[in-house]
Amino acid sequence: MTAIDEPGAVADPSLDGPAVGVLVVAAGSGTRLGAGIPKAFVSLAGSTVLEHALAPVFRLRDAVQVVVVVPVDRVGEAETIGRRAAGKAADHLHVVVGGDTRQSSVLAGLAALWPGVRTVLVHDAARALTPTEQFERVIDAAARTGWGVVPGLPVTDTIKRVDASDLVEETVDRAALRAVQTPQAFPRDALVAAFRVAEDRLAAATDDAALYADAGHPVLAVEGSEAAFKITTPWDAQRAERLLVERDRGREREVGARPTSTIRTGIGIDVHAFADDGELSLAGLSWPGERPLAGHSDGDAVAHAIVDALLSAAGLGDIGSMFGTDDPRFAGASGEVFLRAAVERLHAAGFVVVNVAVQLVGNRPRFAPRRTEAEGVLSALVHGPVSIAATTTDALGFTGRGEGVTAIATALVERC
Ligand SMILES: Nc1ccn([C@@H]2O[C@H](COP(=O)(O)OP(=O)(O)OP(=O)(O)O)[C@@H](O)[C@H]2O)c(=O)n1
Ligand SMILES: C[C@](O)(CO)[C@H](O)COP(=O)(O)O
Repeated sequence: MTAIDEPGAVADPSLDGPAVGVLVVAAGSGTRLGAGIPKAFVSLAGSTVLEHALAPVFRLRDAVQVVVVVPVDRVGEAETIGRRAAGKAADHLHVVVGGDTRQSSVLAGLAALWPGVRTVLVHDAARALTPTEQFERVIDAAARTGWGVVPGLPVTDTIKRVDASDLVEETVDRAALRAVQTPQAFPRDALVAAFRVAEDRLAAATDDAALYADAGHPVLAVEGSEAAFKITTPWDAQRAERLLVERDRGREREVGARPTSTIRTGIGIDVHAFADDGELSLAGLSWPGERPLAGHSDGDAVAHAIVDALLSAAGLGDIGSMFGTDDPRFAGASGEVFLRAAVERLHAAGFVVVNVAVQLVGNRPRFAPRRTEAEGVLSALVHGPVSIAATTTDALGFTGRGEGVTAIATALVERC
């Protein structure tokens, strides 16, 4: 039995509920974006991709049921994001867990539709800048024709068909081609039936309309929009961020508000207790003769605080979500390993480091004599200036009793 044979996971609160349901599939991992977290949860211009994707859905003329499909470990976060985007329409929003493929995620979404829904729109969260007008256009065309509807754009490049050795066979007439986007609209029952096909056919379909057309139903192409491009690579994310910032600036000019910045600030704190054996690693340096810090890794509180500050600034989670706090691969790993990986991830997400400032709190080691050395090492690792201040707490608290150290870091990053 497939997911769509099962009874709807969500009860229809009223038979007069919305006739249109919008599935927003957001359960992909975003491998090609390389941000290290699922693409829908990456931050663009201060909000997640998912929040940007949901905003136009909740601006639709008529009420719709909205089903958001997310990875299993993101349900709570998606509910928070969804409620924020939905405002007063929050009771029309459902978050469900997706699958390993886009098709299985669509199936999970279909299973959560209210019985009253007659027309279903399937939309990629990755097409986060799709305007509300595109949704309206697709809904109107589906209502007018009763057909499947896909938005698409004429193809602007010359298209060649090549053989298995990349030898050009022919130039394809592009006048009849459309680069197809989402949301795609379908009569609900016919779409559900169209998804009841063999696994290999399901896996081969790159959009929902392909399955729907295979089942013998007509599909109409309507006008798409440039803004509905799919955020797939870091370059796409940068383009989306730029467009969002420009859009916000336009709105701010209209209302006379301050412009949105591409600069982001982040904070990170790390605390480690002193251990008895070994050598101290701190701020990217080895400190022979000083008591080491305890930890699953090398206990470099300064490096770890910087990692958290960088990831928090870029909206990429934190050191625990990136590396796992007890992953055996990182047992004893140096702070440098974490810093290099975090900076790589930052760059992949289109950010550069503007600067990092660290406050170290502890009695030992005496930091001032090696401050310049540590700042040099850490600045090279993060590709931006790092400054470190050190202080004690006048014998107060655990650092004052000499039991360990605390490091607090702030980071400024810029999306470029
Ligand atoms: N198992 C999956 C795979 C994809 N999607 C969604 O389908 C849309 C289109 O997929 P794509 O942009 O290719 O996303 P990813 O699969 O996340 O990207 P990649 O192939 O780079 O990993 C996205 O909104 C994505 O979240 C999904 O819900 N469940
Ligand atoms: C559904 C879709 O957005 C239509 O263009 C697209 O096919 C999904 O993206 P993918 O890269 O093929 O997963």
